[in-house]
Amino acid sequence: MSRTIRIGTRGSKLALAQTGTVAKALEDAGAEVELVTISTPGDRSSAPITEIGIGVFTSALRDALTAGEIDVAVHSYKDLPTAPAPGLVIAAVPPRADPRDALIARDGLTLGELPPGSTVGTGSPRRTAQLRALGLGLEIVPIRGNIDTRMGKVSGGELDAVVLARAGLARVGRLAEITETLDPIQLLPAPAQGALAVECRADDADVARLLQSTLDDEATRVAVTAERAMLAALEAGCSAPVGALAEVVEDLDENGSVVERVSLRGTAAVAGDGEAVEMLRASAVAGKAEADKLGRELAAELLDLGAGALTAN
Ligand SMILES: NCc1[nH]cc(CCC(=O)O)c1CC(=O)O
Repeated sequence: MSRTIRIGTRGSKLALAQTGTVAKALEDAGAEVELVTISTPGDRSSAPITEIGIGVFTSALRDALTAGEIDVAVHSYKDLPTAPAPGLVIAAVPPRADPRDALIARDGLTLGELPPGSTVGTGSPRRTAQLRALGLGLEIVPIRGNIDTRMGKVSGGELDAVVLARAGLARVGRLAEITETLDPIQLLPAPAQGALAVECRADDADVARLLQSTLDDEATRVAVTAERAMLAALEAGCSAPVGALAEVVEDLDENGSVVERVSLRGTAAVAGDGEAVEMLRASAVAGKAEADKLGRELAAELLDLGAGALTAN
């Protein structure tokens, strides 16, 4: 392709790292690329994400894409609203980073070693609900800010620990400070956590083809499809207390041949007695081509269990 591809990115260290990997892959494929930094209301406001509304980090990039100011937008997939954006397509879903959450605690402590009453910072209703449901007596403190700001609350002695996505820490080179990678049984990640969505205009066939052939990973796309179908069917957004994790697994069919299937676990928080939080859980497996249906069916199961009344924190 002879034109220069303009890739839009937010200005945070995390966003620049994410966009950098996409730019590099396109350059390695022989494309000429240019980075365009776009500031979003999510970057400018310090209010809790749950108050600013959905799509705070992604809609400014989408607007620039629709307006033709950029040709490609790179999003953290978990921050994208589930509603489709008219005129835009997610042309590639690159291989996923580790989707798990991680604990960064003082003195190298793990979750189980934090004494009751310890302060754990997170701005995520999903992490808050699951941490409370563990019944460890932790005090959850709402925080916001970029990765460096959040990590600084532990190194500065303001909090005993924070919980962040392992993928984000990997991208900004701070994996060494993790004191425990949390098992999805304790803390199920957000739908699409660790994955990127690489978006372009639906009528830009050249760029769509280039993105798809250079960056797309089928197993990640299948997993994310199942997770986000579940989220959408719960009518919940990226700040809902909902976790989902899918994996493509090898299985044997009735003739003993190896087939790839998709396995999905989901959880949703509902209010329990008094202050308590209860996590509803469900899991199921289906053929890879049924990822979307699997997500919707798991959501229906969670709704049957009572997930209609999702609690905010
Ligand atoms: N909502 C913030 C956000 N969006 C994407 C990531 C990084 C992880 C990812 O790419 O999924 C983070 C930080 C975090 O949750 O710790």
